[in-house]
Amino acid sequence: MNRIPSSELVLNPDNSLYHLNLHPENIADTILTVGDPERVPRISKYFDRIELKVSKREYVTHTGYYGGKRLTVMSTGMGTDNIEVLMMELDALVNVDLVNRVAKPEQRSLNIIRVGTSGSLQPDIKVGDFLVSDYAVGLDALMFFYNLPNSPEEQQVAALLQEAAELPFTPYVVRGSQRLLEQVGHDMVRGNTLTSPGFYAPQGRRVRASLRLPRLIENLNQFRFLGDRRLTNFEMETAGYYAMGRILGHEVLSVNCILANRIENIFASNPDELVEKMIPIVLDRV
Ligand SMILES: O=P(O)(O)O[C@H]1O[C@H](CO)[C@@H](O)[C@H]1O
Ligand SMILES: O=c1cc[nH]c(=O)[nH]1
Repeated sequence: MNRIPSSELVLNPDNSLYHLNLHPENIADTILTVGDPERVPRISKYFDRIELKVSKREYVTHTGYYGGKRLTVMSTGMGTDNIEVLMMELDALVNVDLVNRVAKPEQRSLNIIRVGTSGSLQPDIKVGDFLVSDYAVGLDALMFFYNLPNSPEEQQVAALLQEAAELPFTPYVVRGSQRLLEQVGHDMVRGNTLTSPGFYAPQGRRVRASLRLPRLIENLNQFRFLGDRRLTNFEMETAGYYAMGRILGHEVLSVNCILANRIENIFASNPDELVEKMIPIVLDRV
């Protein structure tokens, strides 16, 4: 079996993973992820017992028990570049023999649920709604570096969207875990999420800099695919999760608390309160 060099999979002097600072025994099979490091204690405060707290850079990890079930909650910071590091290192924790530096013969699959925030692209999806992402569309460049297995439908949607939204690149389209979607999001708004490589121009926001794609929001709002499916919301990580989950063999779902309505030009005045309502709902279902 091929030995993975120490320059490719980097460990700290205590043999923890380079960025996450974690050992294999530190994580549960079900992991809730959040962007904001301050959201980690807002979730783990519901745990009956916390067995581990570790942090490095934007990666803050708490592992503990909720209703008898072992759970990990981790922060990632913003953007799919952070999700690539997270997913590769989580996968290494469960699927690489870190002592002998070889892939384990049996692959383990994690359940990873993003508990995030998002901006709606449709007038009927309101601030305060909870939305689960069925398909995700990546507007970032991460998948130019991996071989993402795509269905013919996903490839077709990517090509149609490139044309309809006048994008100077081909986006990637990838579906999330249907099992987790039913388990966690059965009564939430079912949406299709755009993952942008930024909060401002890549989500059509204009402050001082002029936009290269001034019709972005209008084009995305009107796009229909695979029957009458719509694009519903903007955020900055989901497509990276879904793509890396598919590549590495993990189940991934993105749950979004809607904080903005970009068609009605509204942003929540109480974002923390809205997110707070979503946390126990997700915890009870994972
Ligand atoms: O609230 P989180 O989980 O960070 O998610 C959203 O909020 C951030 C932008 O404000 C981006 O990370 C976006 O994806
Ligand atoms: O509009 C929004 C709100 C939250 N997060 C985003 O990325 N965009």
